[in-house]
Amino acid sequence: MPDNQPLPHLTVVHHPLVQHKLTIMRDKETSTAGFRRLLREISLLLAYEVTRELDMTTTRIETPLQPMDAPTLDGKKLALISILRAGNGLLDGILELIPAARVGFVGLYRDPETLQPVQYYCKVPDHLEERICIVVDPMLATGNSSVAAIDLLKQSGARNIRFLCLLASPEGVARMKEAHPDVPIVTASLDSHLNEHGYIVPGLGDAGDRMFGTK
Ligand SMILES: O=P(O)(O)OC[C@H]1O[C@H](OP(=O)(O)OP(=O)(O)O)[C@H](O)[C@@H]1O
Ligand SMILES: O=c1cc[nH]c(=O)[nH]1
Ligand SMILES: [Mg+2]
Repeated sequence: MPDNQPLPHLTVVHHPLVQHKLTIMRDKETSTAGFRRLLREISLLLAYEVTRELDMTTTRIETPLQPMDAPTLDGKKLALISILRAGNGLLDGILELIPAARVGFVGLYRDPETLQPVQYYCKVPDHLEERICIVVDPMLATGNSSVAAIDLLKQSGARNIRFLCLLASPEGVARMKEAHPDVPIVTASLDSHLNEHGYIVPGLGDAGDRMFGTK
């Protein structure tokens, strides 16, 4: 896709490095430490895609040879919003790439019976209406958590939002399209379906548990 085209509703990043790392993450034999390291590495590659059409401007600089109007990111400030806990596995790497970004957290866990998100925390930067918000969470399963987090951001004024995840289900993508058709999704894989417990199949299990070694 040309760099300055608007992101479509769904982008699946088929890059070989992403797919290779994702396969190792899916493997149940991969250790907690390995899983965390790979998630950080993939986050850098996915960040490249989710930011590919940010507005650019130029800044006058002098190279050792001559003056130059050189490209820089335009003024719109970025906010990275992590859906706790597992979102932090994507957040850390992206923050290294975009260290000036503001950071917000939405704490949600999914009730295992109802599959509805339960909110326990919310702290987001001011003036979200002026910012591009990149919401990060490795898993888009039913879509209930991402829809709830984006509802909260919109209530706080956010208008320009995109969602970055590692795995998406067809059900989650459809739910997001229905609730937030203005929010493009970037993911490393669109998996097959959800199982009866709302887990993505083939998936990688519970991302938070695999990141932190909990059960
Ligand atoms: O699309 P959904 O059906 O809502 O499921 C996805 C959510 O489930 C996981 O979080 P979880 O509830 O396990 O919390 P955790 O990050 O604390 O482990 C995941 O990180 C998403 O936030
Ligand atoms: O497959 C899934 C679904 C929800 N949350 C996860 O961590 N994994
Ligand atoms: Mg979890």
